Amino acid sequence: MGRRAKNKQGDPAPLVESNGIAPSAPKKHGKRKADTDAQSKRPAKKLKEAPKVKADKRKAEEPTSTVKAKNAVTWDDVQDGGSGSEGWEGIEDGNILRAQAKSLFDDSDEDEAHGFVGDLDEYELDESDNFHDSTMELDLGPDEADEPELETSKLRSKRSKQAERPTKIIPTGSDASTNSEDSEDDGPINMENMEARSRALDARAAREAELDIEELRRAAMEGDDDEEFDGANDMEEDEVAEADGDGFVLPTAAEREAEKAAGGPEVHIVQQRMQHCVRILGQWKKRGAKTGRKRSEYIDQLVSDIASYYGYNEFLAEKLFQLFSVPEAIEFFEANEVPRPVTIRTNTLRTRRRDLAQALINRGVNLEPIGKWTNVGLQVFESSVPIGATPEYLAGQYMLQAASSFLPVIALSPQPHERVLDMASAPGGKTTHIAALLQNTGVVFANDANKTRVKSLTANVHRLGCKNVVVCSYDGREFPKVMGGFDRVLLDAPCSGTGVISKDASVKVNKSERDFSLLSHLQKQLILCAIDSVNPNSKTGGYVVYSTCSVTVDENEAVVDYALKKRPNVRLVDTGLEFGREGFTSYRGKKFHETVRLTRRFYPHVHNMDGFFVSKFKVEKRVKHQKKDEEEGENEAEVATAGDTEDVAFDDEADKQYLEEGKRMRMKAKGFRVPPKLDQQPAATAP
Ligand SMILES: C[S@@+](CC[C@H](N)C(=O)[O-])C[C@H]1O[C@@H](n2cnc3c(N)ncnc32)[C@H](O)[C@@H]1O
Repeated sequence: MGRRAKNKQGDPAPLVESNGIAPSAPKKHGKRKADTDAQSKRPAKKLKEAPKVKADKRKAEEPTSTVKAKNAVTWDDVQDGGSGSEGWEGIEDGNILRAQAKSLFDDSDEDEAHGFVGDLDEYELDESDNFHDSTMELDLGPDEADEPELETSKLRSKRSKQAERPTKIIPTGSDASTNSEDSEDDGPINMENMEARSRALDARAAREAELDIEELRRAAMEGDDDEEFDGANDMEEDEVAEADGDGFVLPTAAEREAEKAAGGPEVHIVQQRMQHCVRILGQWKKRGAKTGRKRSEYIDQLVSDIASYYGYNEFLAEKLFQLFSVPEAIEFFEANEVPRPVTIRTNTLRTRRRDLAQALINRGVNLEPIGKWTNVGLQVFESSVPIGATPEYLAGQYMLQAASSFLPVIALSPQPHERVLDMASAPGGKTTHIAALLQNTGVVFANDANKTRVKSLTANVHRLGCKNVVVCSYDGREFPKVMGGFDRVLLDAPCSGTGVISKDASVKVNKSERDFSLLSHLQKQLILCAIDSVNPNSKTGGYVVYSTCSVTVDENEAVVDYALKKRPNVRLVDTGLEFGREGFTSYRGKKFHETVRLTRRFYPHVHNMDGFFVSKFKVEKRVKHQKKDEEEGENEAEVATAGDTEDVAFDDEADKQYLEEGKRMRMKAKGFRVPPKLDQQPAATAP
């Protein structure tokens, strides 16, 4: 259990009782909150000059009320920014939104957003471990008492901004339209320009946040990381020493082990040490040599402290830490402690977003369109009714779905009358989205290897009125033998779920090196089958979208790069997504094909959505490309390191073990008695 858990508060008071009935009597038709209250509920615009909150910023910023809705507002009001002096009243409960977010997802189809490893291993979640309840937040600044006011604010200016970020899902800088920005100078705020203003502020905040992070990242990568802590740079050395805490001595590896064996230090010590390490690492060029220690020692200590502070196993803490610069890593870990916004997708087979929004507003749901990048998404800020049990939900007018999981379907862009395969589809968030984009024409084969999950897939397909879906349950690796010739294939692959840690904290502790190795292997097998299931002669399509809700390179760029090497007839194309970071083209000594930059990464701390990865391939005829690719293969060999080659080659013996294990699981699912698990044998060597 993480250090943070030691400081946990009690569970937040639920918005609705477990029987689904609201505790107070806010049953009157929906109202938006009065302006003042709305500020605490609506997206918090990032104000750089806003006073920094030292203690639990999240708690301070969270709304403190149950909902009392009075007069109905209309969707037009919402689109105009949802202003008005009437609305929500009577703020009482400090954790309402977080509690609601949890309860909203608990009773519905939210598990579609999770990575799943089902066929590989059975993971156990210890329900008693609640890593979400944390009352302390890492403060990268020094203690106020030790600092002159000016220096304090300078040092703080670069610390984790998660709590200051807009609570809206963030269209990033690249998504921000110049129009909406211009609108800011168009005179006084009124109902007509409110939404544009609001969007412009969000976009600007997002851009600033992204630029900050980019800046830090670049600085760290160039080794010019002293820039990160400009406040500290202005200080004299002895002042820095003072700010760091006189007499701080970095423990040796042996001391660290001894400390762990003794149960670990108190949380405030861990916190101070993290601050110290982050600061020193941020000034390494200037101060590193004077510490008399190696940079790697500071990194080791920081990773170990991150693991204990946020409750990760050290292996995963390190793996995730390596994806970012030091300050950005802290942002990422912080973001995983905060729930993502509750979002729903309008089922356009049953209703229009405007009508759905109006119906839900009338029930007391406070919502808004997610952003310009989707015309079917709604973000729910609060509700007096359980979002997973409204009449509209039961009538299939919407799907409770994480915003990030819209992205692969947008990238897939299925066209009416096409034949589409959703290779790993349960519980059907994306399948039903595809069916809607096909307007119930063509056909979607919704496959999933897990029969239990297929039940919820089938239920969702029925509830949402999808008439063009055929549900099936094969191991994806059996395609295209089972069936091929698809215009488009979506492979939303089983993954480790490192992008959805805020929803499933068990990921923090239940993933080992072996899991990543097994998953990467399975993903590589599945992606080849997905590619081979596409009809390269498709007149309208010929595409594969590969996505995961994980942020690790092994499960993303490495898989995509593997597919490029193994299937010369495919190439990566633009995903068509307006935002998201470029995929890595090199990572820790490995080089990937340069087109891997066309893939897109999404992060909780940057985009305020689950961590996600999306890539899109165009599949062409094999023969046509074989010659060309043989030539290209030689070029690739030039950029590929020895490590690459090692990574992508399958070891037949290892394959045998994975296939046996898959077979064993399938037999078990069919009710046969099966021999003991093969994973009791020595761990498979990485391919
Ligand atoms: C990330 S989830 C899919 C979520 C789904 N696309 C949605 O949007 O609702 C991954 C799915 O892969 C399935 N799966 C695992 N191994 C598989 C395999 N070998 N073949 C097909 N599906 C598999 C799991 O049962 C799980 O439902």
